[in-house]
Amino acid sequence: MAADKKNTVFYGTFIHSKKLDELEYLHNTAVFVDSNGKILAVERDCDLDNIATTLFPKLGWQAGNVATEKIKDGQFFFPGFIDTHLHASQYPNVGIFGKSTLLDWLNRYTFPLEASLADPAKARAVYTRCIRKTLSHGTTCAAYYATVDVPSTNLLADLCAASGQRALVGRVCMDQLSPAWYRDESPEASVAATRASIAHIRGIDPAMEIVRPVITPRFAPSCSAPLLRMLGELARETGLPVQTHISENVGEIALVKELFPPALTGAADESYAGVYDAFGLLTDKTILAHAVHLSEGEAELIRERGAKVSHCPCSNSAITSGAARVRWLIEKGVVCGLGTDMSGGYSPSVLEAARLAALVSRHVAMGGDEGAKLSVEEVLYLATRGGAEVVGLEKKVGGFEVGKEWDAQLVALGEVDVDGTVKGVEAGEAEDGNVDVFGWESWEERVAKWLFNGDDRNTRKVWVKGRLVHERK
Ligand SMILES: O=c1[nH]c(=O)c2nc[nH]c2[nH]1
Ligand SMILES: [Zn+2]
Repeated sequence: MAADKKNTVFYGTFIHSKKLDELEYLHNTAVFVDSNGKILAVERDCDLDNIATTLFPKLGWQAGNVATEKIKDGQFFFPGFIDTHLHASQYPNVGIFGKSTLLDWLNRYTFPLEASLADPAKARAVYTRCIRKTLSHGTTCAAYYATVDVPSTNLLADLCAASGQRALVGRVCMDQLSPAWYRDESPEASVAATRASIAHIRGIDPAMEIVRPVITPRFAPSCSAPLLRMLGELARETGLPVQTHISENVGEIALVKELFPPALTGAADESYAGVYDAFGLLTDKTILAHAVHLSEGEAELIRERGAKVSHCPCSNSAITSGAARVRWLIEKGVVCGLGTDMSGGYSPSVLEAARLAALVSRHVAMGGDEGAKLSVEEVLYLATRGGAEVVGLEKKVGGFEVGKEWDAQLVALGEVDVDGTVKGVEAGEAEDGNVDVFGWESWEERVAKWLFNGDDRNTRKVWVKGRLVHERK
């Protein structure tokens, strides 16, 4: 097994996105990762022993201090998934949403749970479990919302750093339209609490190698105009990313129109994107979750500002928000990734988000836009390289190139034997995993079977920056 803090050679099949609609399959390939988790070399179609002999001296590696992770035929390395939008604080509520829609869901299920995490013991249990669970599904990087509470937000960042999950961690800012027991007392108090959380997160990881702060106005209706303005100024002052929700639900959009007329914002029109723009919150470091009901003009504005979209098909289906037009956004030049949006979304799995992105795109197609369908390759791009761009880490993660960091998952599918049992599983024993591969499938077909039937049982190991952060025994 690859030990931490050692140089490591990973050998076998690697699959990653070459471009939006194309996966690249690298077989008999060796990836050389140094003890800081950086990829130093990628050698294709090579023999492990020969390449080790020639490359170790060039890299200055001593054979005795190198770990080797050679995987079996049929297994493959895939880049770690990037969840561009989820609420760690809502993890206990996965699957609990009844027939609600956004605004009643917030009041009934979400605010009470989030407020209760001011209890540090409860927050620790919830956040620890959320991180473990998402890592087990191959999420190597997550853009998290915590709660309004500073100590428990800081705890989430501490736990991400300790467990090695790459994360953006945001204290939720909200000073209106929620119960008095769950909101900031004033815009000033909200910004002061946000600064305190930013200082803490910077303190634990000054170089932002694993965790970084993100400014998090919950969504426009939860924030007064002065708070939005102050958060826009904070974003400019600190250069930090911003995350928020946009245009998820028609009732929410009507509320934004009512709360933020152009006379208040100074915007040219009353669009939702225009509100964020008017307050300096629409920048190339802004992550906008949902973007279901955007107008042409809003999509244009988002592209011009370079803001990114987190597509959350599980949540948009579960709480009946709508079907986002991802193809339309991509064709407009808007960068998109995937979000589980737990617990609007019921699943912690980005693989599930990817398969639902494929299905929702088919619903958009059935609505008349035949070109809307997203392929297997496209949704896996969104889950990796697209996500990396959404969170501003495209130079570090998302694929297997020299200079990038080793954020990866080892995927194993169920290989069916001639007697109909799965290899490694004795007849009569429970089978491990949901994907059966018979041996005649092409690599493209294996990946499609993984996308549509795979789950955490197929995710055998997960690394972040070279560190083994999850192993399924
Ligand atoms: O899916 C969502 N989850 C939330 O917690 C939230 N808050 C505002 N808007 C939201 N949408
Ligand atoms: Zn959300």
